[in-house]
This record gives sequence, structure tokens and C-alpha cells, in this order.
Amino acid sequence: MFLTNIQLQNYRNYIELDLHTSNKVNVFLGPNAQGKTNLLEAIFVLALSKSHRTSKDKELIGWQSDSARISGGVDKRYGSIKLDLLFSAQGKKAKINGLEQRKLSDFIGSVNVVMFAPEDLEIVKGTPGVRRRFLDMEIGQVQPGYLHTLQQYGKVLQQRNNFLKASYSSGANLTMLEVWNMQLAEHGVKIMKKRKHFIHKLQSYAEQIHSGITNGSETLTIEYRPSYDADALQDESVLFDQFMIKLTQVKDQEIRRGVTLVGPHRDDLAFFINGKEAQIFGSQGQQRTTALSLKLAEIELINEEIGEYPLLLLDDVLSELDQNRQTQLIETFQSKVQTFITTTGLESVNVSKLQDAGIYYVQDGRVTR
Ligand SMILES: Nc1ncnc2c1ncn2[C@@H]1O[C@H](COP(=O)(O)OP(=O)(O)OP(=O)(O)O)[C@@H](O)[C@H]1O
Repeated sequence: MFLTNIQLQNYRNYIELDLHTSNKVNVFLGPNAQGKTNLLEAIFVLALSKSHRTSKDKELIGWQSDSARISGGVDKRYGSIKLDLLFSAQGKKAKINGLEQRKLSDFIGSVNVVMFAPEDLEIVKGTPGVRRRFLDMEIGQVQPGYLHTLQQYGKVLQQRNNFLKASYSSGANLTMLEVWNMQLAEHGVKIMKKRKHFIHKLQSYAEQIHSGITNGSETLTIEYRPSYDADALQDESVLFDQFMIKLTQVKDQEIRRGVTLVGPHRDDLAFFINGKEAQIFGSQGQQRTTALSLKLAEIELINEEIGEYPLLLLDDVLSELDQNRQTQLIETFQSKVQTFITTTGLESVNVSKLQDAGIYYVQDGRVTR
């Protein structure tokens, strides 16, 4: 799929932008703080309806305005579509071909993207929350139903936590807890099964890619770590029973602490290079290569799931990769993936490898080709 054009109105530091893009590589060049990342972010938001940098939509609206708009034309396998996303104090509205979508999950995934940015190192190095967010964003793109389940789980979790907190101080009747437990387990096992399935597929692509980048010297493996000892490939009813038993085991502890201690909100995943955990033993370079392998694996995975390659967004990362990794990256995307790159200078980019690139200069929220 290709993003053929993008329009912005009062989006961050863009008052008005109308840009036609190249189907191959697009390089956004310019000094710091001019709007390069904002532009990549806008493409990301068009795909997922939320930013990779902030959970607060109102930060996306230009300071001088009270609403922002992102529109884009996308060429897909089966034809072209027009996407519109409007942010205002009333929330966000999403349209496909001019038709407002009642549920955002019907809009998400109309265009697919994979973003690789310096902060992705945190997927390997950071807290479990960063890894869960990575999982949720990626699974949600190819299976919008997943986000709905996640939302339902989140609501039950919050209500259950409120109940746990209140019951400790008031000594309330705990039979209600059984009801929350059933609902938590019902949504929870669906999430766990989808995560397990996704990680399994991601692993097979990432292992191959990582081996290629490291000339066969490193084997990358990914392990799903659910919040309790559960075999997530099990039948859903078995998983449900295991979940309920676990909740019974931790009941007293949960009431004392006023929080839910088991469930996918406490899941994690771990990365191993040649059998050693990358988060603990990996060098900075190995951790970065692991994050890169994951992102390149996602490209293949999305293609497998939906039959089209996503857009690749590379935010200020080429300069951090050595020539070998840059070449590997460029060769992977060049022929099949529309790519958007930001950089402060072309000297850090292996431009000789780029074919038919559109080079754009970004200054103070304006873009010139
Ligand atoms: N809501 C907003 N309204 C107006 N301007 C904003 C808003 N949010 C951020 N900005 C401005 O956008 C600019 C940052 O843009 P961006 O992050 O895209 O920079 P960049 O060109 O990628 O720079 P770098 O090379 O340093 O990463 C800053 O000047 C910032 O003040």
C-alpha cells in the first residue's frame, strides 16, 4: 500500500500542508525542531488514530487552534481510499471516503505502518509496560477486534480494582468479586491467546532477519511471559479455568493490596541473544539490532496477515546504524515498502543505495521538494 498524499491543518507546528509523496523512499531533511518527526507522527496517527509519542490527543492540536485535521489518500490492493481524522475538544472523528466511522476500531488499520524510532530501544531495555504497548499496537493494527477486547478488559480491571480497594476498607460482601473474576478471565484469556500467537509468528521472522543482520553470529529468540504460569496455547476453556484458579490463590493478597495481581495487564516478553537475555546482558548495539529485527519482522508479519506491505517510518534512526545495518535495512524495504525517513543531514544516510527517493526540506512547519 502507498500513501499518495497527506494534508494537515493545525497539526502541531503545521498550519496547512498539502504534500504528494513518492511511492518509494521519502526523505524529510532539515535542522532540529522544524517538524520532521511531527510529519511522521501524523502518518502514524492516520494509521492508528493515536500518537506513538503521547497519549494526550490535545497535544497534537496546533497551539493557535482548537482543532486539527489529518487527511490522506491511500492506494491499496483493491483500490484507493481517502482517510480523515479530526481532533477537537469534543474528541476525535474518523472518516473513510467521507463516511464517519462510529467505532474507531473500524478506522484503525485502514493504512498500516511500522515505525522505527530511537525510543524503540526501550522495547528491549525498558519496563514491561513498554513491551505490552508494543504488542498491543502491533496486534491491534492487523486485528482491530483485539483493541475492542483490550478496552473491555481495561474497564473490568478498573472496576475490579475499585471494588478491591473499597472492600478492604469496608469489609464488603465478596461474592461480587466472583462476577468480576469471570469477566476478567473471559476477556483476559482472549488477549493472552492473541499475544501468544503474535509472538510466535514474530519470532520466526525476527530470528531470520536478526541472523541476516549479524551475519549468522546471533540467534534471537522471543519468549512470552504471562503474569502467571499459563500455557497460552491451551484451549480457551482450560486457560479460563487456570485464570480463575490463580485469582482464587491470590485473593487475600489482592484484597490487602487493593489491586489485581494476575492477568494480561501484567504480561511481559523477553528477548534472548544466543540464549542470554538481551535486556540484562545485551550490549547497546545488540539491543538496537534486536529492536530493528523486531520492526523488520513486523513488516513481514503485516504482509502475511493482510496481503500488503505496510508503510515504514524511520524517525532519525539511520544515522545510529552502522553501514552494514543501514544496507540491510535499505535492501529490505527498497523494492517493496514505501518508506519515510527523517534526518538532519544526508551525510549520515547511505544515499547511494536509495533509488527514486523524494527528498523534501522541512523548515518551520513547511515542506518543499
Ligand atoms: N501542538 C503543537 N503546536 C505547535 N507547535 C508544536 C506543537 N507540538 C510541538 N510543536 C513544535 O514542533 C517542533 C518540533 O517538531 P519535531 O519534533 O517534528 O522536530 P524535528 O524536525 O523532528 O526535530 P529533531 O531533528 O530535533 O527531531 C517544536 O518546535 C515544537 O515546539
